[in-house]
Amino acid sequence: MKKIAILGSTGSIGTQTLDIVREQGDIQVVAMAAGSNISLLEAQMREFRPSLVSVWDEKKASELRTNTKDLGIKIVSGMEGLLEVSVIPESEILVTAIVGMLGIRPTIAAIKAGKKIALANKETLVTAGHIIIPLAKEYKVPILPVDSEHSAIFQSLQGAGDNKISRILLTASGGPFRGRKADELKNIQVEDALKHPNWSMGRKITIDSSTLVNKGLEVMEAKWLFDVALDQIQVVVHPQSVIHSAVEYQDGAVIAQLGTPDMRLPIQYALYYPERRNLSGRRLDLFEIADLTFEKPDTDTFRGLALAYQAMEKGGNIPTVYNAANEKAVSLFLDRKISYPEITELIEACMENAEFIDHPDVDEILGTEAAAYEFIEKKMSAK
Ligand SMILES: NC(=O)C1=CN([C@@H]2O[C@H](COP(=O)(O)OP(=O)(O)OC[C@H]3O[C@@H](n4cnc5c(N)ncnc54)[C@H](OP(=O)(O)O)[C@@H]3O)[C@@H](O)[C@H]2O)C=CC1
Ligand SMILES: CC(=O)[C@@H](O)[C@H](O)COP(=O)(O)O
Ligand SMILES: [Mn+2]
Repeated sequence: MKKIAILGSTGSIGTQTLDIVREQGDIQVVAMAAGSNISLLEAQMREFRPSLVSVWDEKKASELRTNTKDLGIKIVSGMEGLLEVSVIPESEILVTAIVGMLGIRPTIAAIKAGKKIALANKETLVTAGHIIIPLAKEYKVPILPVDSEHSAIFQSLQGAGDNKISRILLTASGGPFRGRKADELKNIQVEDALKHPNWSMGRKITIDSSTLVNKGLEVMEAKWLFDVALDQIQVVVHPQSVIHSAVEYQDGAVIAQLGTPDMRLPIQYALYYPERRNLSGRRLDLFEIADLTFEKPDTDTFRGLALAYQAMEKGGNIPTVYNAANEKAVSLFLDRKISYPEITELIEACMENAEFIDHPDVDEILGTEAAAYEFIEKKMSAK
């Protein structure tokens, strides 16, 4: 029996991880953590019987304790709860499927406790890659990518031996507004931006895909995971999302991974790596797809990607500023407090106003996040 813990069990990646657990039948979920959806969490507890559960808010945790008294499962809360789930001695793998920089401390704790990391939570690598990657090497802990593009790259690297990567071809759907110009983005509503052309995902990442911030985050994630320079990563807009990404080797060979838009495959690959297992579901039908097309990203319109490159070039804590500003701005947009173009405007303003810190430690990363939030809040109250 493989034993895993899941951060974010009630979300898109979390529930699909549990689909794999159901389908394969030889994984035991020993711990799970969620934010506030205690009714789904209770159903998951009854089905999977973990020994430890964490809920962010203590009031909700207390309600869940009352509702699940009959199960005798330990329920904890807050950051301490997330950390306890991350290092639970029984687990071998931690699936990081929570959203945002909140994942930094639990991921670090899990690495120090020797857990393999099945990493969906890209914001952690974007902001703390310079801490996480060396730490994982020090503790000899693999970071197994779950993000579809990075899983595709990882799969395309298998068996490559000493062949060096020449380039990574990182595919992007282009989002629901591909082909539009800036003046056509002014009146975008939340519902419009939540309609991803190919993937069904959580709300935050769906908005990120629409602004191309997701691709910016993924370029940074690829840089950390595969130890390549920025100019070795080419973003290729591929609206069909069939080629999940590719690696070009020094001899010019391009190896790619293709498939239907189904996150269960990269999740399963991370959980069982290097083994490949059967997986139910629709298979790729190339005759049905017929056309695979490719375009350059429009970074003049979708400033989210251009700003990501600026953040990476500046380095230090600026990728954290980029990410934190985006997290805050997306949440304001989802709450209908700012317009769609203001998401990237706020990211840019935060980057221009940030105090630069080279090699930030965890406290400085979290301090940078707090400063970006404060800057945006001030801007909002001056509106
Ligand atoms: N969805 C996808 O297909 C993909 C996602 N990713 C990445 O994976 C991560 C998860 O995305 P996704 O599954 O879409 O997101 P969702 O919004 O669907 O799920 C987020 C999960 O995190 C939990 N959560 C939120 N806040 C807290 C908190 N304070 N403490 C503990 N748990 C919390 C939520 O709990 P609750 O619902 O109970 O509040 C939920 O279980 C993101 O980093 C995303 O970028 C990467 C590639 C693809
Ligand atoms: C499924 C997945 O990995 C998402 O990150 C997806 O890639 C979003 O698609 P785009 O950002 O390319 O629109
Ligand atoms: Mn992705």
